[in-house]
Amino acid sequence: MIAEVYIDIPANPVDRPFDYKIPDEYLDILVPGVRVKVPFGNMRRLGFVTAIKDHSEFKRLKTIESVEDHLPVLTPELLELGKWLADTTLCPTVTAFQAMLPAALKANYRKIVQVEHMEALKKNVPELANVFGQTDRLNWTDLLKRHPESLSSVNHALRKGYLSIHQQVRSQGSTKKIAVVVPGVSKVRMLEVLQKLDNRAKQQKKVLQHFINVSESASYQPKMRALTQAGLSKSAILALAEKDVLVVRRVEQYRDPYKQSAKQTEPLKLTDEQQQVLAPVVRAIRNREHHVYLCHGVTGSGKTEIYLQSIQHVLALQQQAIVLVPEISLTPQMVSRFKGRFGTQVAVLHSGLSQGEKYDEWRKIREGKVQVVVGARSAIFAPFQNLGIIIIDEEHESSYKQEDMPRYHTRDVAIRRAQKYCCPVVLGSATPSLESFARAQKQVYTLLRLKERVNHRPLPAVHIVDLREEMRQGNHSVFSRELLEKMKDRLQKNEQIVLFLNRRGYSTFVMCRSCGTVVTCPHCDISLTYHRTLNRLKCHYCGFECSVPERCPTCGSDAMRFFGTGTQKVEAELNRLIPEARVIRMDVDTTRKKGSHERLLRRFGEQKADILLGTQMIAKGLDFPKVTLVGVLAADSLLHLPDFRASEKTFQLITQVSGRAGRHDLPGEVVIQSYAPEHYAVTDAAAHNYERFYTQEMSLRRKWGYPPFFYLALIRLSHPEPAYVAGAAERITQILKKQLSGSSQVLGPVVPSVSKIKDRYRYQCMVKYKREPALLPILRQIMQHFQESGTNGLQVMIDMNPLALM
Ligand SMILES: Nc1ncnc2c1ncn2[C@@H]1O[C@H](COP(=O)(O)OP(=O)(O)OP(=O)(O)O)[C@@H](O)[C@H]1O
Ligand SMILES: [Zn+2]
Ligand SMILES: [Zn+2]
Repeated sequence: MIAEVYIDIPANPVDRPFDYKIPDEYLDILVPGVRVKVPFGNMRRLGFVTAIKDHSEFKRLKTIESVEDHLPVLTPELLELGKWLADTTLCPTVTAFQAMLPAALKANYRKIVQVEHMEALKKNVPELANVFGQTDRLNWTDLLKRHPESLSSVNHALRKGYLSIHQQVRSQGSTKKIAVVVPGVSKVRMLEVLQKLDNRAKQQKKVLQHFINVSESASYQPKMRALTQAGLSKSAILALAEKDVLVVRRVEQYRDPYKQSAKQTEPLKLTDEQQQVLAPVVRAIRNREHHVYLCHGVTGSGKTEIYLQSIQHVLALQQQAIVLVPEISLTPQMVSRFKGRFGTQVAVLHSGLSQGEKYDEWRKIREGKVQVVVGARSAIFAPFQNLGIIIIDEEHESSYKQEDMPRYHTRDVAIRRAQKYCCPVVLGSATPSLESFARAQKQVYTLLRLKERVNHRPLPAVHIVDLREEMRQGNHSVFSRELLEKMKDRLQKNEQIVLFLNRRGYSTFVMCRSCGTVVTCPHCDISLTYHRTLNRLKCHYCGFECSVPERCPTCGSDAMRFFGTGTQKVEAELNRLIPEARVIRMDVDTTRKKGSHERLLRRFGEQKADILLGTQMIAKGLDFPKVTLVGVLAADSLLHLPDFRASEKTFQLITQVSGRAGRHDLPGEVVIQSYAPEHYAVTDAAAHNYERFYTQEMSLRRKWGYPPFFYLALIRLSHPEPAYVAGAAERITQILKKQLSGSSQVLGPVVPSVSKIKDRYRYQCMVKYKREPALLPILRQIMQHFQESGTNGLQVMIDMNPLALM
């Protein structure tokens, strides 16, 4: 029998299946979806079996060396999905396969240098023979790290054949084992041993006494760690194990990062509005109908309860559910709402978990031990085989688009999978993306609405403050007088405040006051950001770091000043203006450590602080009863980004942040500070008027020919030589113009707003189209033709439906 295998080298020339012979002993276990180790060229690689057949058109086939999985890591449905992803996003098939698996299953390749002729090596390259010493094989990376000077003699020895190089593959994915201790003999026998023990063996006696006292039930199986923590000696335990009185066993354990059990919750009695939204979804679940619902519900309208109750119907039918939540709203608060309802049936997948933890959660899904997964973007690939619903919360979030290969949008993958399983997709948001809302208007999706907050709680009253006017009045603080006054008022009433500062466009940079020079990265076209904790400047693209220059690199003046407002600066100002306020600052700096995000939120929830000050990461999902005031410090900092979605993002952000106020009994208030208070994104958000914003924004998108009226495809090139990349960009633009139909537009080539990253110059062109069936094949050809290998080659990046245009 023959297996078709995709080799895990993500490159276009090998993006096809290769035939291998299946050894007899593997005939039973080798099925599509398992990973195999195969010889490839002069290497050993891991590959994915995609099909099995009885003959091949090729004559001399190599043989599969080993099979890595007992249970296929990819189900037939996921194999098919992977090929579809590769086709539609223009990436190598194996890249798509890998994207669907936890990182722990990525193969680990090690290069080994093997001595073939020790005698010859000793005679001709003695210094190298010394490096090897007693062994005849060394790890390539170790060798070069410890003896960098030996590279040329290694090359020489390789050419002469004294040495050879091998690839070693190790597929990872270790399970975690822990040591537990159980009695090896009966209680009576333990008592006998206890009496016979030498009096000096105090520690052993103590251990035995413990087991005699506690081991009433047969299931007593304490962890070694727990015993030693309780003061028992490990060497004493091991000594008793030596005598077979105790047995130390290693048992497999799932790492469970959310083991603190959530409080069990019962389904709430739905409001009339909630019931009307839930009913059609439940009908689709029962009738096994594929359908996409867009649930547009204002903040605090109880969307999550609807998700929970639809899942309950899915579980009753022995089916499974995927719930996607943006990474930043995947807080313990969010997770516990699902765990509280469905307990151990829930697996959680997000980037905060270690590789091992993620792998364990994934295995629970693969092995059918859980029925619900709650996770960020990549959880859409959860290997369930009987899906009953896919829910995408905050569907407008840009983090649902993956920016690396495969450049997919989670919504598209969700719809593709749901079509296969004939099940509904529910997209939920208080601020749907224009794309989704437009599809709902055209009845491609079904619109479901929640116009009111639960229990008729009012949406918060919103005040817009004109920052230009504040300036004119001589107030140069980041706080307007109105916001400051309201903050003081809340502090007096013992209520809580959330302050939001947009990080994008508001990081701190260093500028010369005399000539206006901004300190930029020498490798990238971007200004360096000042980090106060390190007192250094840093590039957010390539990681370049330097100290703050004392003199201007252009004019030599010493008037170098910091500009912009970071969260640290706002915190300092808060301390000055309201010294009695207790502030929690949440930004990339304070949440770097694992678990710190949760810790800070918990402290705020326990009212150990009055003010939560943060960036994007506090905009969503938070539900704290005591929060009655939300301040948006600079609402329009996003408006000026060179991005046609700038208004949409501004509207979404203001709406979401405002939604954190007054979600419970106490009414909420919002203060929005802005330099463009008359902009419709600001005024419509303040008026809670999504439809008006939608209409206005759609008319502009139509006028300029942007999505959702047109589709976009972005082609971006980079190369160390500016002239070279410009030439290639020009040729590609010409090819596209010639080959595409007249109804499409080819824009460019242009230099993007960030013109250089890591010493590579960038160029891009864009295709705007409505219907262009030939586009994907043409782009694939361009990619194959222009993409060069190596670090100095031309890189071609293609993004169908790009979100980031910079
Ligand atoms: N039927 C109900 N009866 C009583 N309380 C409810 C009901 N449904 C939801 N709630 C409560 O109302 C609050 C808001 O609900 P939820 O967080 O689900 O809203 P949401 O629409 O997801 O909000 P957002 O989009 O702002 O995150 C929660 O505290 C929730 O427990
Ligand atoms: Zn840089
Ligand atoms: Zn200067």
